Amino acid sequence: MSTAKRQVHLAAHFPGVNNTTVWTDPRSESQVEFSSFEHFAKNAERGFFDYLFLAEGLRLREHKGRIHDLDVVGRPNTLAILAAVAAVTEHIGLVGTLSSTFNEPYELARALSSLDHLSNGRAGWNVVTSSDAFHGANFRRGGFLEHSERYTRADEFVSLAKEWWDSWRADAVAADAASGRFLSSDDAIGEVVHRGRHFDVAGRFTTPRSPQGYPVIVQAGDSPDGRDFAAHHAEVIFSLHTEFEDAQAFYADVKGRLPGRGRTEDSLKILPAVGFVIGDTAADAAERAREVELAQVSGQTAIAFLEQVWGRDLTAYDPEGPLPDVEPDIEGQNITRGRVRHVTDIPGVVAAWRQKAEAENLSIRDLVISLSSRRGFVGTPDHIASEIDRYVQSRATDGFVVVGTTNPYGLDEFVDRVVPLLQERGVYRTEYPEGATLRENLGLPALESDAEEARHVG
Ligand SMILES: Cc1cc2nc3c(=O)[nH]c(=O)nc-3n(C[C@H](O)[C@H](O)[C@H](O)COP(=O)(O)O)c2cc1C
Repeated sequence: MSTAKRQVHLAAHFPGVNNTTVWTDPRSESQVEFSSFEHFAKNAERGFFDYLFLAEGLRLREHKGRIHDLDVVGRPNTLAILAAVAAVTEHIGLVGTLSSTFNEPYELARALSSLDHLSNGRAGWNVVTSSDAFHGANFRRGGFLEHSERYTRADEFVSLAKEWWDSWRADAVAADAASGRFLSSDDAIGEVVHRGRHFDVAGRFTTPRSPQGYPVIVQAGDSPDGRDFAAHHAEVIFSLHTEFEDAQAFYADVKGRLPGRGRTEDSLKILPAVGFVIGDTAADAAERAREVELAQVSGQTAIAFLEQVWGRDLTAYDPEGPLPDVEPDIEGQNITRGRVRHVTDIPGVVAAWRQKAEAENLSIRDLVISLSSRRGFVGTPDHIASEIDRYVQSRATDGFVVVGTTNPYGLDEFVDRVVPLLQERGVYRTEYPEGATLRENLGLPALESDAEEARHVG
């Protein structure tokens, strides 16, 4: 068995969708202006990250009928941002979250292939199936797909996109002035004819084969259907499993699904989202973490959080006081729209929270902090580096999608202080391999279609 240390993979999550950004911090800047994306990407590239990651909110969140504006609201289009970032960076991968429920395969496949061209092979697609009719209404596709149907569509969507991406031979363009023929042969570009449950298309792809063949396929979804989809298509999973034993169990579950698909363990990387708070000492870090938590969870945010589960207005309650004594309104569950919450057993959850608050003597705000905090690794740079290393060596993860709390400078300190320690441990790159694609930087195997193409050409 190899004794070589497993290498850590890192991605940089631009804050602002589904995580609590401390936009009130005086160092925080715009989530819209290009300068923010540019700084964020260049810093991550300075830290040799595999990729920059953008989540996507498909509709503005609403709470009690109003736009929820206790967190940042709004962002430019994902693919436009990534294309712009491609022009000011050289090595870092560019991964966007794009829904397979509300997009169309041909357009999205073309857009992603184009990003792969413009970035010299750095594109990635986080395939999400998205949630509900509320999001769908923005696309006039309100609620037309049940959960399992969304995955059927996702599977057909990605399979079809791959057919298009593979339809151009790598040597399709000859540009032969002597013969006056632009294409190398009559069958240089295959026709795709697809009649499926969700899509019925026939035609030819208008974008030549891109440097990676197709973008790295990332997946975020946790259900058994989601995990099966990942085992079939994904090369990276963006997960939320960060507690050590839970992360190990998730890792074993998903990697265990790969042999059934004829895939090896290394063909899928698992990178959970993780926050961090760095301090000069453990006590200093704990103090800073507390400041961050209080900034992330204001009294208003804490009440809004409980209202999502209670399904009713709780503004009469003091966030610094005990949990509401009123019972939840099971019918009122649409109080928040535009955010995925996986609470099915409301009375059970409320009872558990009451018990926890009483046992630990927690106020509403403290309880919400302890439930919602994604502070992740807290400690000295050495502690954080050793924790990251431990997770990766113990097969709890292949690395992390690192989330800062402020924007766009939130990852600077991580790059300055944690990355060098990972390098010293011999578990992290000290430079990007020259001309490497995102798939190569992630240590993923080459595409089968590329291998076939090489056999064909060779
Ligand atoms: C870690 C994680 C991140 C996600 N990020 C997004 C996102 O940025 N945009 C989005 O529309 N859906 C996002 N989703 C929702 C998924 O698309 C999916 O709809 C949802 O998780 C339901 O699938 P599941 O039951 O398999 O988990 C995310 C899900 C997970 C688990």
